[in-house]
Amino acid sequence: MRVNPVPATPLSDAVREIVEVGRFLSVRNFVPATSGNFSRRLDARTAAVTRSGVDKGELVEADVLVADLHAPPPEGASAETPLHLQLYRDRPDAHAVLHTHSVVSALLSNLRLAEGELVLQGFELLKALGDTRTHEAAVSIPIFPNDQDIPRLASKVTALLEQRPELVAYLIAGHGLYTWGRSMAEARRHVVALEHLLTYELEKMKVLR
Ligand SMILES: CSC[C@@H](O)[C@@H](O)C(=O)COP(=O)(O)O
Ligand SMILES: [Zn+2]
Repeated sequence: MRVNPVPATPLSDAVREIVEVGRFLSVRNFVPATSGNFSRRLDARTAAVTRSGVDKGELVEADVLVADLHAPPPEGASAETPLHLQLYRDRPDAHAVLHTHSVVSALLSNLRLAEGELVLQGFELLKALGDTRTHEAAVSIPIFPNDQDIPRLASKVTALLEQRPELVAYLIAGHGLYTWGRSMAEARRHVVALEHLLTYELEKMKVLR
């Protein structure tokens, strides 16, 4: 069987997309302080990833580093680079990965950690996620306990992704959201849609309490 090669993206395009998405997410308060990190696949073996410890709303070209998907992260790259590289290895159709730290993602993931996942259902905005076609779909967002050992967390995520090809995102409790897409535009759409969907869930909890 013929396998389609992964199309290559020039580094300059990846840098522009990463800088732009950083500004977009920062003005919406999704990446406070120096939180969050972003990446863009370049080809089958490499991805561009943000530098660690910088304000993601003020990224410049030098804050984007090139990582080999099968090697240790480059010096200075995001502390969470293993979570990005793992996604590109596990999901050949993932071309962009976005990690955000919004209030609602940190709070709701803490409140619902014991359930291990959030199941989103009944909302029209679900159709902004992946190939979801109806508000009646049940979209699961797994919740992992937070862990400062990022390679250990990455191996837990890999184990789950292997069994759950339909996933488009996961939460880390008290920490934030990871989502990805077949393009930067799709990954960004997922962040925005999920922010609203998580807010609906949090508001529902208040009303039903
Ligand atoms: C500023 S606290 C957030 C960090 O600990 C981390 O979770 C994060 O999202 C950003 O880390 P970074 O190494 O800058 O990519
Ligand atoms: Zn983080």
